[in-house]
Amino acid sequence: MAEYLRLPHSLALIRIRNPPVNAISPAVLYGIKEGLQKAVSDHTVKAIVISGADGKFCAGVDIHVFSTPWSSDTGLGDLVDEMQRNKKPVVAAIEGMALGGGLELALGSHYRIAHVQTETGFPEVTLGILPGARGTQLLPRLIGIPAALDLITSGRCILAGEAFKLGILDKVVNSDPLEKGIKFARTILDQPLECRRIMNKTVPNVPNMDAIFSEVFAKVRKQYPGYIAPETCIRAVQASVKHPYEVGIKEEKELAVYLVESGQARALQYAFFAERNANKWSTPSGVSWKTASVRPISLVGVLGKHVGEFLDSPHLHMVRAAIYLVPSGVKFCGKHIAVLAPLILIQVHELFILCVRTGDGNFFFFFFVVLGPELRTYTLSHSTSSQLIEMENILVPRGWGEVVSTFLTISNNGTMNIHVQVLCRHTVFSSLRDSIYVIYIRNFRVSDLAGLDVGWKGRKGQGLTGPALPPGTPARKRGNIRYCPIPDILCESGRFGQKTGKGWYQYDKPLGRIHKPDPWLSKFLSQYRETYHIEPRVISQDEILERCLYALINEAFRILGEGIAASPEHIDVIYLHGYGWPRYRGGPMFYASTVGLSTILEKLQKYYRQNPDIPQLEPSNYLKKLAAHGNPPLKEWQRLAGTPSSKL
Ligand SMILES: CCC/C=C/C(=O)SCCNC(=O)CCNC(=O)[C@H](O)C(C)(C)COP(=O)([O-])OP(=O)([O-])OC[C@H]1O[C@@H](n2cnc3c(N)ncnc32)[C@H](O)[C@@H]1OP(=O)([O-])[O-]
Repeated sequence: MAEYLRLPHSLALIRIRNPPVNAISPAVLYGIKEGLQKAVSDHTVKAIVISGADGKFCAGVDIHVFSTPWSSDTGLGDLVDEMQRNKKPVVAAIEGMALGGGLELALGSHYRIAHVQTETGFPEVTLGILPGARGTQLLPRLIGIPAALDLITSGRCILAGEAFKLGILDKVVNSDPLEKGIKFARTILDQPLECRRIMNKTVPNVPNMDAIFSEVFAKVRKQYPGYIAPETCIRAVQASVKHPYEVGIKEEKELAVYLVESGQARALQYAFFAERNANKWSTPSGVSWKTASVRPISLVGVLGKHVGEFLDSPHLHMVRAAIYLVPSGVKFCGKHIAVLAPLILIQVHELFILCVRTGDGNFFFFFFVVLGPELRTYTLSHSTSSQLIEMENILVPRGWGEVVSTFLTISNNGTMNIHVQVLCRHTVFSSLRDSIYVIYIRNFRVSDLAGLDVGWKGRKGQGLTGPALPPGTPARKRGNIRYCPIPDILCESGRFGQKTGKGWYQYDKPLGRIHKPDPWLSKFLSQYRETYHIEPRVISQDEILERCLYALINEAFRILGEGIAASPEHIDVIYLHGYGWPRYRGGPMFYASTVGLSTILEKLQKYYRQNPDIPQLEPSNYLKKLAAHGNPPLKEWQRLAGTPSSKL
């Protein structure tokens, strides 16, 4: 809702109140409109101040409403125009944040005064939509095309100081912006408003406008491959240059509706809430992220080549350092490796996952943190490419390390031959229609980076290959289960990956980073097929997608059914942050819900019938239970299939 207050000195105050972040719901919108009408019809009111309760101006439109019919026409844009056209001056007194629709409300105001700590921006693009309540038409008029394009296509939020320099804010204050706003409003009661209406301005002209747009199109295509929102945002901004305001806002609306109704918007908004829900974990004993206290760690073992670069040596390092635990979401300098707090509080040998995202939007290694009094080893991820790292924290039970580290491997084992095919048909792969394939291809790169001999050693230890393998074991079977010996053969040929200059790919030199497909592999595969009498066949794109992905999804259902993961959202967040799953596809569980559970079940049944020696293709009981309900929404899964006893 929004409160209306009559203030002394001919002023009225409209205050948005919708905890926790004063998001714009239908009730809030109605409240602001009603307040505006009251102020207009009260002839004793000469100016209006708009603010947000509890130190937060407004975090934008309530994201929940984008899955309701209201989203196709919120009426927020009309309200923004109504504010601009208002005959009485409107002053936005901004504190905390003015994001998305919140910033659009501020742009609809004639003056904007903000506290120095305020964050402003248009994060819509990260939710798969665009600032569709006049944002794409007003911001370019106010700050020019290059700066507007930057903010709208990146979704980045900026502090008040930068917003002031860009011309978004009129004043930045160190004290209560409401107090300052009220004071200021008293000084502008009779000032003309024409020049304060952004809609009346023309977009500042720059000589090379076409080149600027072409460059930004190329940049976002490279930076956000597969995402439709960034390019659509550019088109909307282009409309502000091409058309007068009244036409531009119509084009903005059409583009906004196209995005709101897209599957990508649904996936990205799902990811937004999934991340927040995943961080709310707690153990059956009541420990949660919130109740965990922060404690320093003094001894850390760091594994990994990238960490090596950071520490000057490519191998294992024991680092004595003061390492401070930080709350989730806090940005911290890459030099301070941080570990999640709760792992200290819970009993020994608990395993956790660190999901790490670099500040520049790249996903980098996440690994497991193992803690125990004897085993003082932490495997940490580290990105050398960024100074800022954000972390997600997810609770997983003891033993999960094994499960997760083999999560992909498990699903890969069943589909290794297919993966190798995909790798050899690199050109085909790059034309495949879905970038989810990327994570499979990335697997080969990651294996090369980690060293193929690592897995080889593990398999030798398990007696799957090497001297412990009983004589007479068929090369492609272990018991009744199909086995793919190709990675072992690669290792036997000295192809350990990047460190030896060849693995799944060939590299410019040992330890080199420049990779390219290796004709050796194709030749080797032909010989391999001949040796084992494998009839070559064309594997369709659909089959590749289904066998790779559905095996993985099947495994995720098994994990859910065993109570190892707390919810489907947890699994998705792990994939988004750990495996580089394309965010606009939501995560494997969300993806499954969009494909349809019965479709996935049928396909798995088909592939399992054809390949009974690949257990990963045998549909899990949990999937079967759920599919019996048709295609229930993801939120209903655990209620319908029953919540297994938690292993957390
Ligand atoms: C025509 C359309 C044009 C306009 C489009 C828009 O405006 S699109 C919108 C453009 N705006 C954005 O994209 C802003 C998105 N939001 C953010 O970036 C951050 O939440 C933050 C910076 C506002 C606060 O960060 P923080 O680390 O301090 O806190 P936190 O992140 O944990 O959130 C606290 C709680 O608030 C909830 N919640 C938050 N925002 C919204 C929302 N808009 N809606 C609903 N809920 C929202 C959040 O789910 C959580 O709820 P929970 O779990 O407690 O039940």
